[in-house]
Amino acid sequence: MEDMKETVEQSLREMRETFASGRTRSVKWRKTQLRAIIEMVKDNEDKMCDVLFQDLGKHSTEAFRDELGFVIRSATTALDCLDKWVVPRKSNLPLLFYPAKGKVISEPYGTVLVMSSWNFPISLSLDPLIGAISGGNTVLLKSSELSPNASAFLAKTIPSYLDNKAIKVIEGGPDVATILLQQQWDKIFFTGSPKIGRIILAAAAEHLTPVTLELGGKCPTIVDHHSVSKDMKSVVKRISGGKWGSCSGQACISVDYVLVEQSFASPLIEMLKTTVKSFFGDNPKESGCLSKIVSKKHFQRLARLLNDPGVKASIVYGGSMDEDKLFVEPTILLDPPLDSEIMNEEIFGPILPIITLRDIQESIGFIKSKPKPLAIYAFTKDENLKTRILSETSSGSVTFNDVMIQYMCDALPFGGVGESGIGRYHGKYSFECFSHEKAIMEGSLAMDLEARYPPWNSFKLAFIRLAFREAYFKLVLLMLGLIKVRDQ
Ligand SMILES: NC(=O)c1ccc[n+]([C@@H]2O[C@H](COP(=O)([O-])OP(=O)(O)OC[C@H]3O[C@@H](n4cnc5c(N)ncnc54)[C@H](O)[C@@H]3O)[C@@H](O)[C@H]2O)c1
Repeated sequence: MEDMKETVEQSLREMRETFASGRTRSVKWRKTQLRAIIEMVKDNEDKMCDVLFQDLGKHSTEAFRDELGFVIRSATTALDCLDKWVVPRKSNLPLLFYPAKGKVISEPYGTVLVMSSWNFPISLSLDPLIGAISGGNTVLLKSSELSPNASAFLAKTIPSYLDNKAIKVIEGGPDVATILLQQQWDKIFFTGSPKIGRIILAAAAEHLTPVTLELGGKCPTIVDHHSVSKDMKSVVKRISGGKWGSCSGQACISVDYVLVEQSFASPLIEMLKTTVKSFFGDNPKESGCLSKIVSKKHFQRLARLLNDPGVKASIVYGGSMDEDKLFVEPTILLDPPLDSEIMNEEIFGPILPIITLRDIQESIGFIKSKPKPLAIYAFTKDENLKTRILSETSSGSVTFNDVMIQYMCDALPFGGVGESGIGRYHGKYSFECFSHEKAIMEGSLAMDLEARYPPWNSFKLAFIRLAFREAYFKLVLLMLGLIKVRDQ
């Protein structure tokens, strides 16, 4: 680990020198790096799909949708919009400040640390990198130890495409992360669990480093069957896609559990079973379309959640597991105990609890009784229910009548609130995430107001009172002696 410490310190020195040289601030440099990311993904599509298959058993179509294609799109958007993003924004200052002028310029933070997660090891590494580069920063990326093939691929390939004096990759687990967190960074961007998020925040506090924490949590899905009964086939397909179609539910925005009225639970479960069969056939293990569980540790975690006697008794579909193949069958639970671990921890796997309520309006109270989720999904056409969800609950995002799609839409900010995270990124929000918005005020020496300066008197106090209210006409009258000081 002494060697690693030296490597980290040496990398940091080099990145700081590069940043100080000013090279990464130029739009030309940023664009060259963004083009290189696109080229790297396009040149290495097969290799990337291979590593994603080795680490997670991801089908190449799923890998392209969730990772490669997503990254190409994100880098292309940044490339297309960068000229617009970097333009200083003029601020219209109130007359009070005349003749000063104001603007906001986005300046890079400097040298930033990005720590990524294993479930989307390519996109969750490259997408923040795109933001950091767009902002003009130098970056050190720590990939996740739990996706070792993707991590090794990134460590080997990134230096041959990108400016390796400005962008570096370090592989490793918690011990390496600890060394990294002992250093001073200008910004830390972390994707991972709320538990480790707390460690990151505590380490960042040491140097007052700004952080973005992209965390997880339990994303509830409300099914208001009364208002969407005609579209139930699409509803069930979307829920199934959101639970089993993206890394086997090992996704921060995956459907964690469903809330539905008691009377509709059985039909919903029957439709879910049919949909699972239509997605993965009679033998999902051999379908090639379901990712595996990332590691033995995570497999055992899921096994523990499922083996709780109360939870086991609630299985209405699936439940089989194969530790050698790290396979967990798509599984549906009906009303597992609400105090069980599975209903209080992020599931992060292909298990779907269905929680029944007497009235779907109770879903609001249910969600409010839990930490703020990263996403809330609600299948409903009831405008009253929609309004209640928006105004009475808090979450990173709310998506009506769909799931997970909000992640792909880079016109919307992506991030959590409370337990599900701090900050947001994607599209222009990524540029902002990695830029400090610096306020610029261009003052003028052409005139000077004595009321700003001591010695203080009642006239100056009256002047300041009017100035705060922007009561310009009265200010003129005051200066002309046409209104009395005490009348203010
Ligand atoms: N919001 C998002 O965009 C998003 C995306 C993917 C995953 N997630 C969340 O990430 C979690 C799963 O990912 P994970 O298992 O990689 O998370 P994790 O928190 O266990 O690990 C994340 C990173 O922290 C590092 N780490 C682990 N222990 C550490 C320690 N003691 N000190 C310092 N660093 C340490 C790891 O090396 C890894 O790089 C879930 O909660 C999921 O919801 C969020």
